[in-house]
Amino acid sequence: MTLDLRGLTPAPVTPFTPEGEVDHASLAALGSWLAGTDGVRGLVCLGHAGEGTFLTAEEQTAVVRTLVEAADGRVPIIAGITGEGTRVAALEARRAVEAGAAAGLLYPSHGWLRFGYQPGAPQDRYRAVHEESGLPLILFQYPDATKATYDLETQLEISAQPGVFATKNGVRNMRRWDTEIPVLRAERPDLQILTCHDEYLLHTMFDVDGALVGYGGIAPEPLVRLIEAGRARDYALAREIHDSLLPLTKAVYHRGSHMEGTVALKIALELRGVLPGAAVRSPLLPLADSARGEIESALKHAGLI
Ligand SMILES: N[C@@H](CC=O)C(=O)O
Repeated sequence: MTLDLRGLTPAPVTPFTPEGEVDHASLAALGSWLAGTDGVRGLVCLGHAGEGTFLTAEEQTAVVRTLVEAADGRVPIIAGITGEGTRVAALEARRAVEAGAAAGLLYPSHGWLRFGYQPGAPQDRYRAVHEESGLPLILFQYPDATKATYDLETQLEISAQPGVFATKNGVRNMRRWDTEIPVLRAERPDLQILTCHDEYLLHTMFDVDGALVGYGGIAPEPLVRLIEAGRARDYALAREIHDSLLPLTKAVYHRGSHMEGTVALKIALELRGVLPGAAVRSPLLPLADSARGEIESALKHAGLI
């Protein structure tokens, strides 16, 4: 299968039963719905929205298998690879390959968030994980406000390495975005550039090939249209779609932290009738009682319920 993520790649949540186990039946229903939505190019599991780091290795593998089966060849399943050490991440990638993943979204080593990294370490992490698993990889650009963000040179070097075919950019610094995206485009013309700025998608929509976002797991239909409008440089249409989604964007992503967004995604899916419940796993906590009403009226405003 050719890995072409030009369009929408949702990162679906991982549903849990009320007892806290992975709810594979609901995951399969969610995966099948998303895979069958026009314009969806792939599904990314085990990322932030998928609570991937909250799952055991066995649960992670089972999630990949369930989604591969549910997608039934319609779209590739891409696994978030989050292991802290490079060897641990490479083993995780190998397990994902065995479970049927077609690509990996390789996260920075999370210690880097606090301590930063040695020059060359990100390049080495991408090289080793690809060499040891054979998995095609997506570069994950973290926010500028973290110490795990990659400077332009590092992004250029990683994206020149074998196996790296796309970048998911969440830099959240428009000066860097406007400076670095044109250089990546010019220097790496085959690199697929995907935004992950869930909370202000419009602002990045005109420079990208697509979006790889948790948001896509609850509102794939308008997001596909928003990406198409951006690629057509139709600002008026993009603005209209953005405005219809803005209350939902606020209800899901303009909360105290991005972590609360995952809880909100599950509530939205329950309200849309896609999931039977919105259980999350610790360290996530339920949202305030008012959240459900806010999400419901935002979904109505967007015409999604
Ligand atoms: N959209 C978020 C969370 C997704 O992985 C990000 O920017 O990292």
